[in-house]
Amino acid sequence: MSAVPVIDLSPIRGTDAAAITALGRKVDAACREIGFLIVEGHGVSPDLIAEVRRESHAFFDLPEAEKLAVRPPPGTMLRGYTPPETNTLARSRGVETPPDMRSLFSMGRPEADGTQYADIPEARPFYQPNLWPGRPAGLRPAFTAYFREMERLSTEIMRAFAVGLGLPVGFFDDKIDNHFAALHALHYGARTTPAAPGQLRAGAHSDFGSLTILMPPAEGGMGLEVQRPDGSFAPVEPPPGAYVINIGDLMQQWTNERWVSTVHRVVNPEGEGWAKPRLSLGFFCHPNYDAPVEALPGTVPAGEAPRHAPVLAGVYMNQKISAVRRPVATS
Ligand SMILES: O=C(O)CCC(=O)C(=O)O
Ligand SMILES: [Fe+2]
Repeated sequence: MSAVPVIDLSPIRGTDAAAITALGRKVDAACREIGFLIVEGHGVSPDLIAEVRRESHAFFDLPEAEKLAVRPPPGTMLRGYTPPETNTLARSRGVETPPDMRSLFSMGRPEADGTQYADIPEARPFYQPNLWPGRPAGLRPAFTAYFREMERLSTEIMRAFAVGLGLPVGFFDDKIDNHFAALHALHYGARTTPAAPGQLRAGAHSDFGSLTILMPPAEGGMGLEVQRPDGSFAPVEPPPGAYVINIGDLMQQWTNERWVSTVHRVVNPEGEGWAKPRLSLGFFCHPNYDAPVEALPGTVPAGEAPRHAPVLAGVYMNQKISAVRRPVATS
């Protein structure tokens, strides 16, 4: 049994006002209690998901030197190849562990060409052009089509969020129309050598942005765990074909902590589980770089101060992403 509620998103694409209000209520309850939901009725084609998985595997199976050719140059973030064991998610919470046992292939908005936010130097690394390897040839079209679907789905989920928060349905639309979302194919490689003590496939962390849309590995949840309020971890076990959605820190701040950005991790397999790679697809929604994130109307009780100072979405993200990538301290 999964600790995460299952929600049918399809009403948000219809005109039944009562069904949309009911959806908003369910979303609000899930985001308050656990910050995670399992979403069905998302409308993404299973064939497209299978194609993106196939192309991702073909990329990760390339020789390392070929993958390294699309390592992002300095001044470019959230693009191309991130080699195994170079990021440490636990550090985003100030916890030092060995690096996560995964590698990434990442893309951002197809429109990004380095001209967006030209007047904000710190924003530019997030709006650089994508980096595409010479092969597999099908990677770019499959990822681009999937990215468009994720933009559609994330806009719909943000609308359900607005309804759940008692705001006008389009409240977030103009805060995400110049977003710097990243699509990451997350590859947890097969392994014959043991993990280091304390080393996980993905260390415990909360996500940083507004919302994450995760297509778990084809085999099922396989190791994704969410932290319960008592500190223990529960496995997330979505039915095949469903997305796992969770909110990130920026949404927690936007809602003045009415909603929780829950800590989660990917634990290591046992025994023969190491023989196979694990591949998940994560679409990480980051609002517009300059979207002001401050307590939303109606979230601060009368007589109380907001729990967080206002922050620009991109400034917060920049800090968190840099912490995860910080080189290991040498003494
Ligand atoms: O691969 C997964 O199942 C989850 C990974 C994750 O939580 C993350 O990359 O933020
Ligand atoms: Fe995460």
